[in-house]
Amino acid sequence: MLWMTAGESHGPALVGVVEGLPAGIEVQSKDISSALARRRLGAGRGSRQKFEQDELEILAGIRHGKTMGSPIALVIRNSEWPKWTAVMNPDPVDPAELLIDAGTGDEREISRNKKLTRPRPGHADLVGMMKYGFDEARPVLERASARETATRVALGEIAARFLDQAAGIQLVSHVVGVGSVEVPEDADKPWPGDVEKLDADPARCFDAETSEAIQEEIRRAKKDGDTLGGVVEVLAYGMPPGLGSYISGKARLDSKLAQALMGIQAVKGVEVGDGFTTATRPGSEAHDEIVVKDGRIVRKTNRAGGTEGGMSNGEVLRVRAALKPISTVPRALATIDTETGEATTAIHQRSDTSAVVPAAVIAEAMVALTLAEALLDKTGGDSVAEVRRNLAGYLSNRAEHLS
Ligand SMILES: Cc1cc2nc3c(=O)[nH]c(=O)nc-3n(C[C@H](O)[C@H](O)[C@H](O)COP(=O)(O)O)c2cc1C
Ligand SMILES: C=C(O[C@@H]1CC(C(=O)O)=C[C@@H](OP(=O)(O)O)[C@H]1O)C(=O)O
Repeated sequence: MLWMTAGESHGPALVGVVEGLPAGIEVQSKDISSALARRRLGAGRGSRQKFEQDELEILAGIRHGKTMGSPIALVIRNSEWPKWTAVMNPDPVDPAELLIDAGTGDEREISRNKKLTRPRPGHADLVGMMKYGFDEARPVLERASARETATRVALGEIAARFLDQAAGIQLVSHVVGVGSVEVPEDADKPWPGDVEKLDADPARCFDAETSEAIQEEIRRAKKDGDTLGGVVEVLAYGMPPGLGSYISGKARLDSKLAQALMGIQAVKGVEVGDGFTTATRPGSEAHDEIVVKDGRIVRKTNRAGGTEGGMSNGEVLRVRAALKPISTVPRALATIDTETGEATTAIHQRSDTSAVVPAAVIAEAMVALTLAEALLDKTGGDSVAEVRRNLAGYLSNRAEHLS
């Protein structure tokens, strides 16, 4: 399976292509649009989300609500585009056009067209300028922006439907911490049946008290001209054992998940199962003992988070991603003007206060894409029915004492 995105934050559109998903996945435009809507939700989002729409069009690979096995292509048009036609025009524009002040008095309107020579700390701006030889940050930030994650969520929704329809794997994403507020360690974990409740919660948090505290923490940060990071968790229920492999570092399911999650803008840490806490425990309290219960092999605990030896072990998969706080801090951070070399402060126009809530949905999409690929690596199959048959064949052919 191969997938790819293209598109700039303020360009005409984002584009996504995925090749290698089987025929027969039931998915419609409205399903992908609601996944996109979930990514826009949440406490901490800035003004852009209020007026921008994700305008989806499926261009290839799906017919009458079912995938055809051919590459799937989709486009998400940026409804902001009309304001950016000069700045982001693929063809050369008259420099005078870029300096037009429409007379609105709107700071953003005026500076949108100016060269961005005050790179923002924590963003790709400065190093991107050095690396690609640009004299301003615009061509860097346009692609470094997390606007691109809309496409990943769109492709991830198709992958998630495939996992459910072919293997009964269901994903849940939620927020477990923002800033200094954390969900208590012994709090209940959400199940697939709880997704509607999570979607309705502004903090995407399953613990009502923590949700309130998170929303308050975000309100306070916004008032203080500050920004916040946090931690999201993705759970996958219904995992078959044996996705991924111990045969090489690259083949390991946990390494693929780590790359997928770390590839989300602003993610600075990934944890599988109890991860860093496991490192502090003695071995006698770190692993998951194997027992037979009601004729089935199960674990007494799930500290490993559903993987052993780089393979899914049939328990619930549990991974976390930690995000740094939003880099465009309203209380402007120190930087230099790359045109003059003089000290100044970083540009700030509008920004999210925290991206943790949408990041949960994005992390879910990345896990979906990773698991879809791992499932197909295990089963092969050109149609959902064939994947289902192959999976059932693998599961039923295990020696009796191993099922
Ligand atoms: C959903 C989402 C929304 C984001 N929104 C903003 C934003 O409004 N302002 C900002 O400065 N950074 C935002 N970020 C973070 C930047 O994209 C990120 O800090 C930047 O690309 C550099 O991150 P890196 O060092 O991890 O590559 C957002 C990230 C995500 C995942
Ligand atoms: C547009 C989205 O997120 C954007 C991600 C982002 C960044 O720097 O990552 C910066 C902001 O955009 P702008 O600089 O235009 O205000 C966010 O709004 C989105 O998620 O759809």
